[in-house]
Amino acid sequence: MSTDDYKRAAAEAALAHVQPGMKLGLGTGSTAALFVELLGARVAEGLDVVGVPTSEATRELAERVGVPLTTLKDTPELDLTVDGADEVDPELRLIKGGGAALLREKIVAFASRRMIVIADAKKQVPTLGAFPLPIEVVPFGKEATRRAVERAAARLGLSGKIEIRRAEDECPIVTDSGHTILDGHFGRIDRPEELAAALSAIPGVVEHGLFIGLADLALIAGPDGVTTLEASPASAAANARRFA
Ligand SMILES: O=C[C@H](O)[C@H](O)[C@H](O)COP(=O)(O)O
Repeated sequence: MSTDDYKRAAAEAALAHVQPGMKLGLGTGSTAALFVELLGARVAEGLDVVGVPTSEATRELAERVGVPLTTLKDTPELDLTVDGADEVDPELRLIKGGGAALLREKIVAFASRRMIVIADAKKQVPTLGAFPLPIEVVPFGKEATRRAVERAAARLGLSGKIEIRRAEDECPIVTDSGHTILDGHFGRIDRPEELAAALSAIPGVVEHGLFIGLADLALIAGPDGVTTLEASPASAAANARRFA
């Protein structure tokens, strides 16, 4: 089976968690796109759900395949978000943002009672950081912000280039919310919570791609089938407290 087959298997497994009437967060990326397509087929068969897309690309896809959409303005609390990831560690901490959608993805995941991550087995890692960490920053002062990120990372013993993500024409890419992306090539992030706090404290950093304490379940598809990883009871309880 190919990587795409595994992505599809994970997306299919996530469909089993979708109940009629649910308000869904719809993730971004190639794996989440397969979920949205499969969901569209179920909607065509009569499944009644509504979704909030995490990017313009997902909005366009959802419209094309017929998934009814809403917004966080009209539907500020969601039942379930299904999204992909660039890396998943054993504690269900994630790196996301390879497709530059991390800001809306995190807002939507945070507004959801549950988040299910769908991925092929290559995304499963013992320690986060081999995938460059996306950091969304305001374009104003981006070089100063980049240097501040570099210094914050160095204080945590992290080295490696921090680069402005550029398109093929060499211009900085622009996210759906009009921001710039920095990619931190740290190699290994041993203390993601500390890095997350340090990044969040830097003016100009809008959001970072460390998703900690958000995922409740990961459905990881590989040669042995789909494996289900669950968040620790403590993490699940912290997630639930968001709505208490
Ligand atoms: O910004 C993009 C997202 O975080 C994606 O969910 C992530 O990059 C995984 O994408 P894919 O399923 O294409 O590997």
